[in-house]
Amino acid sequence: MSNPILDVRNATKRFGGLTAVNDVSFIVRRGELLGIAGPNGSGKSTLFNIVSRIPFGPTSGGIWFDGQQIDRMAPHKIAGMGLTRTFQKDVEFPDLTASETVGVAATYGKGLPRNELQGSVQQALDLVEFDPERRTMPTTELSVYQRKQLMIASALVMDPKVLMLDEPASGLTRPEISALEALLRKINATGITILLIEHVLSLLMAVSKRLIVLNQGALLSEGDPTEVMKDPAVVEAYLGTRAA
Ligand SMILES: Nc1ncnc2c1ncn2[C@@H]1O[C@H](COP(=O)(O)OP(=O)(O)OP(=O)(O)O)[C@@H](O)[C@H]1O
Repeated sequence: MSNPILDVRNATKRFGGLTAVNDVSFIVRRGELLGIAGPNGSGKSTLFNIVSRIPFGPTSGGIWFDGQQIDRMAPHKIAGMGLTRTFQKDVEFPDLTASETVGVAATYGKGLPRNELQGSVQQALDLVEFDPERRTMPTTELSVYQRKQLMIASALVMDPKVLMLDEPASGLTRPEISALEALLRKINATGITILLIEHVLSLLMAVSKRLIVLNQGALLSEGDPTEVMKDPAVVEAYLGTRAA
């Protein structure tokens, strides 16, 4: 089997007395779609933060991406190597159009020269199936789903090997979640590895090939999604608290 694309070893992040990520180790295989679940405050976003180093790295532990140790590397270098992420809040520049928003990511994230910019931007917008007629509209006039498409396109324009998505389904309607599911499958089928944090369990279970569950900063369970969700520790810690 080839080397993992991402290898997280004993990663810990402390904020004063709070350990948000506690000695977490896992690997991500090339091309897979790994789901990440866990109750609110279990450390999922902090895990993305310390892997991308946006805005901070781990307190201790090592992280390897595509064979290189990245836990002390500058965030823009990590992104340039092909590890990109999205945030829970949509990226939105009120004065820019949809295409210009993705252009910002292409310019600053990938350092693309002007003559290559437009082609890459339109390609990323095509991949997320963004309506061509809305590409010149200001971002403020777009729907929640269209802004999510833009957020994903802004990550894709950086030509990632790994795409880390933090709760992309939040605020979406059922039909929009179905559209997002198809989009994630399509992106993954192009060979891009995806890490997906998601509270919408139906989506997470539908697309994840493997699942990890965090609880109170620690890795609670890992493996086949259906098996993991049957794990009594997961039922108690994750489903139990959500049902409460
Ligand atoms: N910058 C920070 N400073 C201090 N504490 C933080 C910081 N970021 C996160 N935390 C704390 O770390 C813990 C884990 O938070 P995190 O946002 O990673 O959880 P999460 O699993 O992503 O939650 P959610 O599902 O609600 O998004 C929480 O207790 C949170 O309050």
